[in-house]
Amino acid sequence: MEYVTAGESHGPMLTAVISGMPANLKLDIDQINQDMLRRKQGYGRGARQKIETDQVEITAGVRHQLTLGSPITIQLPNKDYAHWQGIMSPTEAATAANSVRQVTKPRPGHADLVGGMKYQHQDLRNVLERSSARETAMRVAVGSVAKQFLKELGIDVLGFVKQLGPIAADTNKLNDFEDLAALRAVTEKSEVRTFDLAAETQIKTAIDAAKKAGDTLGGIVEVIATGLPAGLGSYVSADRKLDGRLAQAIVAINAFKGVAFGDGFELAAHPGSEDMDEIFYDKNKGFYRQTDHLGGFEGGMTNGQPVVISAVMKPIPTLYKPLQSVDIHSKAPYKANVERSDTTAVPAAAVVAEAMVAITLAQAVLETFDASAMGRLKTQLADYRDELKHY
Ligand SMILES: Cc1cc2nc3c(=O)[nH]c(=O)nc-3n(C[C@H](O)[C@H](O)[C@H](O)COP(=O)(O)O)c2cc1C
Ligand SMILES: C=C(O[C@@H]1CC(C(=O)O)=C[C@@H](OP(=O)(O)O)[C@H]1O)C(=O)O
Repeated sequence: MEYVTAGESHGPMLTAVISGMPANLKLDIDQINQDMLRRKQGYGRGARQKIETDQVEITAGVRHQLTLGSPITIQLPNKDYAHWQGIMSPTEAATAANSVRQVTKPRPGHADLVGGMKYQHQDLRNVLERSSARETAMRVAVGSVAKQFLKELGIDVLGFVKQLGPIAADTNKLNDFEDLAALRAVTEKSEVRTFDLAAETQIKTAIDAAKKAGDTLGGIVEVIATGLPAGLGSYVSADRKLDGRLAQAIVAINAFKGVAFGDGFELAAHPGSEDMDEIFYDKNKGFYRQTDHLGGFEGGMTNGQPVVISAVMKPIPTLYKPLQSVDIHSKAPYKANVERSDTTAVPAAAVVAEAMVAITLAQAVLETFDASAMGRLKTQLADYRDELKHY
């Protein structure tokens, strides 16, 4: 399965094209729109989210709620385009007023300066419109399709917030949840998408303080995937290592700077005797582990344990107390342009990370089994699971 997205943040619409989804997958558009809403929400988001409704339309590849096996297109109109038509029209010629409104003061932490240099743009709006995280809306739509596919195969994926700014949730509380459904029931109710309700109150206070100071916050998200068979991905070639591909998918989210599996950077401090997941065998369930320090991966392959990924998002780079920059035309020092902005988007980013994990896992499943039709794929996967049990 492959996908491509197109669209500028304030252009007419965003589009995604997905190819390689099997035929006869039931696609629920309400479910996609529910995920779109989840990404839109979160304490600390800016005014843009009040303008957008983020309801998608499916325009190809699906008939009577079932995929056809042909490319699927998903479209999302930007409601804000109505206010930006003069500046962003794909067809009307630029006017004198447009040149007055050019963006010439690159914002540190954004693609503005390097993107202008690389693509020879003199108006940095030509960079920021596409480098904006508005594009992640389409990745969530594609991820929602991937999640519906995975769900039919008994694979569940959930993203949530582990830390926001200086406030870390108590990860011991994660042990209180029996499964992802129980965890989801709590994180979905949280305005900052966390499982620790005591931390939620402190996080909201920290966001309020950052906003008041004209500052921004980053954080750490976690994504867990359960129900995966052992053996997705491969150790035989670097590009087939699924943990490597997941790391790429996560760090490709705007503002993500690091990724870790299982106990992650904590692994460094422990001796090997504490970090490996020892192997046990039971006649009924086959080989199994009692721990998941390695986050579900050995040799670039899923090992049957839950996949556990945490990732760090830097603070939002646009500050209401703007940072030092230089005008690209006059070369004079200036304060960077202030674009309307979020104070934090970590809760939204947890939904984007969930989508990226779902897309990458769906791709791995579709590369492993016959991807033409859901019926055959399900049979093959059931046979494979059975074979593993009797290995
Ligand atoms: C969901 C989401 C929302 C974001 N919202 C903003 C925002 O409102 N303002 C901003 O300056 N950056 C925002 N960002 C981050 C920028 O898009 C990102 O830092 C920038 O494009 C540069 O890319 P890089 O940080 O990956 O190097 C957001 C990121 C995500 C994932
Ligand atoms: C539009 C979205 O996020 C945007 C991401 C973003 C950025 O620089 O990444 C900057 C802001 O853009 P705007 O000036 O249009 O408000 C955010 O609102 C969205 O998530 O839907």
